[in-house]
Amino acid sequence: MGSLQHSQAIKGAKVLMVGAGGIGCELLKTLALSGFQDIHIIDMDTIEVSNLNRQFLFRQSHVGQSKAKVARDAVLRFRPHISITSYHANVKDCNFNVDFFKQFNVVLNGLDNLDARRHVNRLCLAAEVPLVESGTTGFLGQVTVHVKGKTECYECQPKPAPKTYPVCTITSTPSKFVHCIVWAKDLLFAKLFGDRNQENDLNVRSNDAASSSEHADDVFERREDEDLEQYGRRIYDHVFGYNIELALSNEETWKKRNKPRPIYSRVVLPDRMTQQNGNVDKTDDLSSASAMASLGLKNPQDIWCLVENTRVFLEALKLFFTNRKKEIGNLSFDKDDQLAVEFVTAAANIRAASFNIPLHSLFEAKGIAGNIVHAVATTNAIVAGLIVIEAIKVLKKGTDSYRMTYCLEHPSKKMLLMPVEPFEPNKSCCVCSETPLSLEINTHRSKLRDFVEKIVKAKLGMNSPLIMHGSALLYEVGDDLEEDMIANYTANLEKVLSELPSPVTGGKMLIVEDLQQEFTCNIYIKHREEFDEEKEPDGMVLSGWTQAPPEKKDDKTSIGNGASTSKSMPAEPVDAQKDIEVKEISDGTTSPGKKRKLPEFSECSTLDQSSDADENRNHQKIQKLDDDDDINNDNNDDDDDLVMLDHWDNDTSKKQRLQ
Ligand SMILES: Nc1ncnc2c1ncn2[C@@H]1O[C@H](COP(=O)(O)OP(=O)(O)OP(=O)(O)O)[C@@H](O)[C@H]1O
Ligand SMILES: [Zn+2]
Repeated sequence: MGSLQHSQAIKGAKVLMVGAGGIGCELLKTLALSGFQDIHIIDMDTIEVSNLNRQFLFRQSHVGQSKAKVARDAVLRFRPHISITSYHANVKDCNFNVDFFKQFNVVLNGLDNLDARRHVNRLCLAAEVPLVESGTTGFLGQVTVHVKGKTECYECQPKPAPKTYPVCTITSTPSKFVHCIVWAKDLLFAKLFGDRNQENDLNVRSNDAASSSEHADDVFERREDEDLEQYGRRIYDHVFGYNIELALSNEETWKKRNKPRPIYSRVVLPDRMTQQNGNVDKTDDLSSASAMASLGLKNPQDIWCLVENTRVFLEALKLFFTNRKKEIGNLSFDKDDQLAVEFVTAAANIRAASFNIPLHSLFEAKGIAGNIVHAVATTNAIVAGLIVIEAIKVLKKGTDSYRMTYCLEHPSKKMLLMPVEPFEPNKSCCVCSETPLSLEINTHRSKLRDFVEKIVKAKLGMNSPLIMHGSALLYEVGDDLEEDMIANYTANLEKVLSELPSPVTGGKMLIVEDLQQEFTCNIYIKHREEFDEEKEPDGMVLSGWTQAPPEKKDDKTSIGNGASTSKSMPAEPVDAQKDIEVKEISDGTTSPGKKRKLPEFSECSTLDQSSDADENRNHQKIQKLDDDDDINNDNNDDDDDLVMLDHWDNDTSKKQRLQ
């Protein structure tokens, strides 16, 4: 990197970094030490205690401050003469428009969610600024380069669907602890503390529809003046006792499975013991925020017995209602919310006990519920270094030397870092080419609102959409809209497509546009009468859109990642392994035509897609496509080689063994 050309490219460059987390902090330091002099960083977050042991630039005293600013200040201490501009903001804010992006020579992503990644991808395409994208999860990582017209864009390849579980497994027949976690987090927690209007399968217990109680939902409402202890016990008995009894009555289900046992609170925790359960001292900060603290349970790595789980369950519920009443109705599970994690751990454990599944500690449960794969600082550092290498190549316009690089957990063909030539843009990508999409939809039944939520926002990732039919504007979002327009659009949202002021029926074309992203899609409408409720739960099917097909299982519920900002299209699909074909590179020679499959980790920064983190820890394997795919094996010893991605001026990558 010492050449004059390098240093000129670096010195003259204006660089935008998005994300100042695990990768971002490393990246900022590496950029500064590599000679970059004009760096801008956007991060929307403030520093939390949980960031401290993962991000080396952050200290206890920084808690609550902007990540971008603290990272900037830390680096300026050892590179005081360079310019670092920090923005404590969401990259999706309208200030960060195409003009803003145009001022940069290259954009470097250190993000952790699909939503933001897609957004940055579109702005980079619109502004014609190269993007270097990255992600890590544990020992795995990847760095990819996206240059408009030259390489594929971030969205050219389908993204893997999130890990999902059949609804009936979650609601009726769990067999793994992760099923209990999904139930506790996405169903019970959501039902008690989240938006009551959201559909929730909590009371789907068995196929025996006749047995479900008509007023099942009322059970979850706290009755007027109901004592919190009594309310907690009523919920407990309903979900762990009564519901299990109902499920048991469906004998067919249990012919080939172990039967669960109903659990009632008074059996586990008799009344006389209740008094020992949680004397909430509201003057004590810790015990009002944590059921564990309130109950004197100290070690998060301990596995609580059924009695302790019952106490935590009742205590956490009480604490939500006493101390966080205002949030009830709006809460969604957050892995950094201690009380939420305690409640979910206890509920999952009680359900696990009922189904004879081994119980887990809070620490383990948190990892599973938050899809946490613990970050490996070295991987972040390697990835940050690779980002800088690619950024320099981009600045030098060395198109032929661009590489997508994968960090692997286990050496494959002696390589821990696997460089791969980038693909050309995918001609059928609706983001970087103008390929129209087609949508099968029942135009007489589906409302414009369904189309906006399920397709435009969730699938196409638009933030500020505008929808046109011919010259008629059907919907738009914006701060400067007049009241009558807003009223019009709101009314349109509630109309079915065929009854809109400009009726949308089969054979028509809709134009959907996001002005901020400068992204336009033409969607050809095909009317279809019926949809399979289980296989096509959206009641509409978009095709030509690059998302990997979902797993071929029936009705499912997904385990979402806390970091995801898109509910219907979780950013962090579980098991982020997408097999892609890559040309194999070995010992500096590209072997055309020799293909293998590589896992892709492009979804995550903490690419922590393995929801059942305890059961499924990233066993990505390279898988050969061709049996006779015999690469240049001139290096046959068994030691693991560390691959140095060096000599990027060549149009091949070179591997150099470290002693
Ligand atoms: N839309 C966005 N705009 C700006 N910054 C974002 C956006 N989405 C994510 N980020 C930032 O990207 C960074 C990702 O870093 P990382 O994956 O290390 O997450 P983290 O929050 O530092 O760690 P963890 O999620 O494991 O607690 C975070 O600092 C996050 O605030
Ligand atoms: Zn594309």
